[in-house]
Amino acid sequence: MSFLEISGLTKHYGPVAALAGIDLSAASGSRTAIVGPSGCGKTTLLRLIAGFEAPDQGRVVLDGQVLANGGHAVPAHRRGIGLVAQDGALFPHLSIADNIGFGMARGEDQRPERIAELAYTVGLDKAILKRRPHQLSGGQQQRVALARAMAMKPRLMLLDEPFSALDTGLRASMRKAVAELLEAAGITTILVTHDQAEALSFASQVAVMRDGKFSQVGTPRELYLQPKDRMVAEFLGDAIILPAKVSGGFATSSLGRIAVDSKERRDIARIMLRPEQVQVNRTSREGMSGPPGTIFAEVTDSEFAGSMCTIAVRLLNNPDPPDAAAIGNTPLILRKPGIDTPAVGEIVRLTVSGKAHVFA
Ligand SMILES: Nc1ncnc2c1ncn2[C@@H]1O[C@H](COP(=O)(O)OP(=O)(O)OP(=O)(O)O)[C@@H](O)[C@H]1O
Repeated sequence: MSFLEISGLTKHYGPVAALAGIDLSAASGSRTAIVGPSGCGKTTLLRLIAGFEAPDQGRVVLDGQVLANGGHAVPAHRRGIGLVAQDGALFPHLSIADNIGFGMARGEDQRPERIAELAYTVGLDKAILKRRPHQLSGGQQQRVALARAMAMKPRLMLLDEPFSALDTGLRASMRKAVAELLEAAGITTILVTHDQAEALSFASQVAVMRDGKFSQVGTPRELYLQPKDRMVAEFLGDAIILPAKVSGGFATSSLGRIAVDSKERRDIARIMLRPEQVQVNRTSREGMSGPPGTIFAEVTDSEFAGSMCTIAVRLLNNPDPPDAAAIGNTPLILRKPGIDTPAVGEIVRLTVSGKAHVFA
């Protein structure tokens, strides 16, 4: 049995099925990220694990201890679980130092030193320890909430969008620092986030949730490169999805002959590539020659966004797609380094690298 075992968890609010049968296992010390559209049940799941609400049905078992079994539940304060809520939920009447030290014993050895150390770890200046929560920015408050949860040395840490109020640079460095801190302390963690890159980089296990259920659970690479369906694929990033004729480990599609991740499949199927698998080189109408199978396209839209640009292209030579009507004139959306952004009307040569994923 894993450190955390959740099985058959359901929760209704009136007619709304917030959770419709959740199963999840997490190994001791692991990090799991839960992603999904707004309202799919992510916060409800964390609240049930934390013990703020009881499930209608299902079990939550932590380290062999049954925390919830249907309506029978261990109270939240006896679970040894830390929850960092979306809004931080700090105690407004306490100083920042006392907020961080809230769960520490009053007489705990080196209490001030530990508070200062935790504040430092989450990137907070010592000078703010005397302030009250309302004197801090939203991002600073989130970091205090994290430090407070860490101070309690929980068995399980639940993080509900803890980095959402931070700007991009700080968000990435905080994510790394918090991951390292949790790793060093060996604390099993579940992170809820809207940010796909955050989920894929923070966790060793990712669960994509929709309508109160998990659509797919797996490693970040599995979910990104071998998503179960279009919804999972598109939730974790941009995807190029094409009809193709699949046989012997290859697919014939509008992007030519591409290696696929299934040797056994032999049918008409949908294949998926990530945009970064398609290399885009600028050329000209005069330069449109190359070995058979070379794919050329015309840029129909171009958007510069700093380090990368996003372009839409219309394929100019279609090597017999099996289902041309399904492609129609839908442009492909691709990316390339922003420093080399092509203009609308330019001709580009496309080269696919790696394998395409065949959908079931
Ligand atoms: N206390 C409640 N009473 C009634 N309905 C609720 C309650 N809490 C949640 N819901 C409903 O349950 C569903 C799941 O809500 P939940 O907050 O878990 O979603 P979420 O995935 O965390 O959303 P977000 O990403 O927007 O925070 C929603 O339809 C929501 O409106």
